[in-house]
Amino acid sequence: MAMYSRLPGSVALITLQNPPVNALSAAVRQGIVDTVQRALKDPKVTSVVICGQNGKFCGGADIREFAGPMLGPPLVPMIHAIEAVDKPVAAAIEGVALGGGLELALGCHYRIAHSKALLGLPEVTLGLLPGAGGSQRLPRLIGLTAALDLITTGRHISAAEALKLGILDQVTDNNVVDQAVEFVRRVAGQPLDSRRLSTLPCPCPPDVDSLLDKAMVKGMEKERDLLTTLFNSGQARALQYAFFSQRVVGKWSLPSGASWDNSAARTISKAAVIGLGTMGRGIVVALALTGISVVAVETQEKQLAEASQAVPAMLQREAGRRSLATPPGVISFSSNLQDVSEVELVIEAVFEDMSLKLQVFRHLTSVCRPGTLLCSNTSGLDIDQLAAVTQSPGLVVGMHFFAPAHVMKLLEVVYGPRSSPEAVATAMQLGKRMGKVSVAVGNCPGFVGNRMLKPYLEQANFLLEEGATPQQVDEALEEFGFPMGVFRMSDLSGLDVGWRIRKEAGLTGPGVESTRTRQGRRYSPLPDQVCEAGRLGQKTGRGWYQYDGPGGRVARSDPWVHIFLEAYRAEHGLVARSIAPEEILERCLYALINEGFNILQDAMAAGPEDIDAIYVFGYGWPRHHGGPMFHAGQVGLGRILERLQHHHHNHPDVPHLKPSTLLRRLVAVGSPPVQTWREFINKERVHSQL
Ligand SMILES: CC/C=C\C/C=C/C(=O)SCCNC(=O)CCNC(=O)[C@H](O)C(C)(C)COP(=O)(O)OP(=O)(O)OC[C@H]1O[C@@H](n2cnc3c(N)ncnc32)[C@H](O)[C@@H]1OP(=O)(O)O
Repeated sequence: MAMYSRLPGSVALITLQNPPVNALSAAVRQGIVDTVQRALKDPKVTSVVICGQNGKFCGGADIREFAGPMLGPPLVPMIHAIEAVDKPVAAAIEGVALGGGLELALGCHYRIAHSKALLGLPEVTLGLLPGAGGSQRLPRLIGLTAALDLITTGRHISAAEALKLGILDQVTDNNVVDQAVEFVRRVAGQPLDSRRLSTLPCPCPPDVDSLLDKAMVKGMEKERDLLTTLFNSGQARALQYAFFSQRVVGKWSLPSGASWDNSAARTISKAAVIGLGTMGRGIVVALALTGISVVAVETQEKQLAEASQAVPAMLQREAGRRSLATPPGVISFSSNLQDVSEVELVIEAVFEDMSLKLQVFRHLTSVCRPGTLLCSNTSGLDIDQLAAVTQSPGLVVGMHFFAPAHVMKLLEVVYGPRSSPEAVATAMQLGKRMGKVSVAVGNCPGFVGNRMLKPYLEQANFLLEEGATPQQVDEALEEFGFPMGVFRMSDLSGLDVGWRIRKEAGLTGPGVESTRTRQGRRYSPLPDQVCEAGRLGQKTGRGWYQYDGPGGRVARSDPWVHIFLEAYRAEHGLVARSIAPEEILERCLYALINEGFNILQDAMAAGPEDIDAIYVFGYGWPRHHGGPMFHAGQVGLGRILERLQHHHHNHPDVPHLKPSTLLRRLVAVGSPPVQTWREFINKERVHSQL
């Protein structure tokens, strides 16, 4: 909707009304068309101001409408009509003018913004282009180079930058509507031709050839054609899905019925972090950047001394990089666990060893004051076991950060069977304050992200046994869109991490026979043998690849690995075959996706969006593929099922390839769209089908 009002004197005010961001829905577009007509017809009106309700000008086209047929007046002629009005029209920009919102403002003759407003053309992040004239008007206003930067990055810019670039006519700290009204009164009667951006020539740098000039003349047509292609592309659908899944996970719910809207969170102002290794240091910085005072505890003197040098430097660097709204919290370092007695929340980040973590939790529950939230940064150990040794198991949750913790966007908030809604709500809210995408997940080995990673890594190793090289596997995955293939990623993380976990699980180590079947299923001893050779990845300068030296970053193919693989295959009587990239993708990705279905079936994630957000924000899943579960829908659930059945038939000793019951059920009911799975799963659970 859009509201029309006549201000005292001769100014018409049009207010966009579509909370929360005044997106340009069909109703809003209709409202704009009607109110602009009304202003045109009213002889007493000499000028017009367009603003948005509730401190937000406009968040752009209504993304929800992209999924269906476009109804109501189209955006492009609506903006053209505003530009053609012969009374001055000004956009009064508060909050945001993004995408179609900025394009609407560019159709106005003048643009006045509040100093805190953000502007941008983020269509590219949704797989689109500024298809409401933005690709044509912006270059004509600020030149090709600056416009291309904004259009291709989709970045949001401040009002100050927009003023400097020439997008805005005025920036104010005062009431922006009042300023705009005053502005249009002043300019009423002045010629408007030079303010109609679509009619202006494009200022091009001298090196742009005449072909481009000609192309610009046909720009609006080109924009329309390209937008139509993009609208129908899978990438645009995936990016739009990713936008919404990021928001869906904030509206968490637990199987108990507790949820974001019925559970109160505590506001934390003082926290402690136990253990100052890489993860602990990052967590301290992430908390301090949020304005929280942190007690940073490390019992090993050498590690404490190093951390007390490194952490302030990290904090300073990161604070400098971001323009912080609040000053960073104070950090105090200590070697004494007793010093956490006054904090409201503790995050344990010691070595990934259950007996050590149990010891820390026993200690914490005796020194912390009653009511303190006790969190663990474990990447997959049992939260309930930790809760069991405390006096208040309800106040124990997992807060699983990803390295580097002050940079990576993902936080898994792990609730055990006894975690209280208040504890979950507090951890989720704290994550949000730290700028994380926080996802509530159930307590199972590896939680969601690492649980799905296991079959993915397993398949990658099996592919090496069968004839692939680490490069071939990595290239297939990187071609799909991962920033790093599985072996380059493992080298970066350190191969000893998984090795230790496998030793603890009794899968390898002294006394375990070196066979290719362990605990009743196929097992590849390859990664254990690489570790036994002292190759732990980048940190030792050797792993699945070779590097310039310990800590080297550039991966090069290593003849040692190829000789090692050949010897291994010969020892086990394996005949290397040529493996196509398609098989690599199917085996690695479909095994991972299958585990995603098992996780949904076990209610360890509330919906497919939660899994997809975890993979996009924590595991480098290419955003333009939406996430593993969205991708499954795009490939076709029937196809995924058929390929899993095929691979499971060929590898019956690999349980991870056995199609999940949920996948079968979804295929049986006709492969409904991913957005409906959550409801389907809940219904199936009620009727005990899962
Ligand atoms: C035919 C013409 C075709 C092409 C030309 C035009 C294309 C476009 O305009 S595409 C859209 C471009 N705009 C954007 O990409 C902006 C997207 N929104 C945001 O970046 C942020 O929401 C915000 C900066 C505007 C506000 O952030 P914040 O205050 O943190 O709130 P939320 O992100 O949680 O959003 C609140 C609420 O609003 C929904 N929402 C936001 N923007 C849109 C939108 N453009 N269309 C529909 N809905 C939108 C968002 O999903 C949240 O909804 P829920 O509360 O239900 O989760």
